[in-house]
Amino acid sequence: MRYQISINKNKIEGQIKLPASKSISNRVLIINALSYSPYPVQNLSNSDDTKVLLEALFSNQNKFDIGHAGTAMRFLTAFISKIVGEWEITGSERMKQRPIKILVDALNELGAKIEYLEKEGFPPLKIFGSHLKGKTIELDGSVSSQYISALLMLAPTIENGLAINLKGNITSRSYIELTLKLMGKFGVRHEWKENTIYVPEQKYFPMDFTVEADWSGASYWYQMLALAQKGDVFLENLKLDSLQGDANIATWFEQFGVFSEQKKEGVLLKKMKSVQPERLTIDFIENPDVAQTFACLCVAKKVPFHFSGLKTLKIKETDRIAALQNELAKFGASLTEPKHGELEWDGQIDLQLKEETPIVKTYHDHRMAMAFAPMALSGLQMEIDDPMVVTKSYPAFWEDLKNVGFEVVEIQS
Ligand SMILES: O=C(O)C1=C[C@@H](OP(=O)(O)O)[C@@H](O)[C@H](O)C1
Ligand SMILES: C=C(OP(=O)(O)O)C(=O)O
Repeated sequence: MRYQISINKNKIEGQIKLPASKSISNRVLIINALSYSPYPVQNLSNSDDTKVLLEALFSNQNKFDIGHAGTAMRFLTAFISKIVGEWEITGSERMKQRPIKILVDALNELGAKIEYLEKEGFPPLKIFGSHLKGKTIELDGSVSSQYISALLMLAPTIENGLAINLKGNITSRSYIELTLKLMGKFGVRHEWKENTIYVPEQKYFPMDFTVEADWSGASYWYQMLALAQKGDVFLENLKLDSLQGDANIATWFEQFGVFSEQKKEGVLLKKMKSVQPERLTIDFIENPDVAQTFACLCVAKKVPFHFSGLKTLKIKETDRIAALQNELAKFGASLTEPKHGELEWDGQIDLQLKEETPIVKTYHDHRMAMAFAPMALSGLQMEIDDPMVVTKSYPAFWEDLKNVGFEVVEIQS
């Protein structure tokens, strides 16, 4: 199935109930489980990634399939490694290609017994729940911060706590900070000195918690206003002063004339002026999930760019570097990868490459669908293949688009 996307106006207005952050939801679910909390999480995300974790935590099975959810895979592996019993965790075909060795090695060093059921270093895993004993471990911080977050959340509940000495160029640090801030809200102290994070053994204090709206999901609304000639959109429950690293984008979008104002119930985005940078240079090391948003925005606006900090994009839902190159080529843009983890575009549209109505492949990646669809505001025609991928993080995405005037027409392929 495909969706044909179009919009015949260049003003967008509306009030959007964004999904809750799946990153926060999945952390609070784990923290609640570790602290036997009696409080249900308020405004929990309704994304697939949160649903699979919730189901696993409340299931009476010992085998879990967490689908495409990276956080669920990594957080659950750490969580159940110290719960007595025999467990199996698997995921989608893509999940079986997403590395987990760094986390498994670290847990095994602490006393866990985790084995690979298929390929060494990758899910599915067999886990024999064991008593874990803390010490100082060394961990490569350049592959995925999710391994570090998974260990940190477990750390206060391990005998002697845990010290993680991070090696390499730390990626997605903002997500490590998110984990530590949330742990702090539940009463857990830590020390982060140079490259070592130390969490002593201590108790979480259960409490009532409400999840904020998702900033990565908000990025598509910023993108839409950047592409529209005028308009304003109110994003409910969003906070400029947020726990999430992606809140950075509020400032980045000012170069595209989109300004943000904190109101009591959310953030009001306004297209204030028709401006755009001559060339855009961004390092996405802290914000990997919004790289696709900016790549599509720049191509639609014909803004040349140089993006760095993208190394980890190759091991996400799909190889996002290759996916962007393949699909943006259909709009006439040839993106190059000057160095590992970089993307560059000279701002030229090659009419030989450009297709009349490109069919955008989504490669099981929600962000491919959500980053490309707003390009319709620049008058670009397209069809989005397998559009329901959006349920990974933002189930109501298409409904929300229709509510601000997009035409979303189903086509059977
Ligand atoms: O901890 C988290 O909630 C996340 C961390 C990031 O992953 P990496 O640390 O693998 O870059 C991010 O891309 C992902 O969507 C969510
Ligand atoms: C990379 C993502 O998710 P995860 O790694 O948790 O599957 C994402 O949502 O963009």
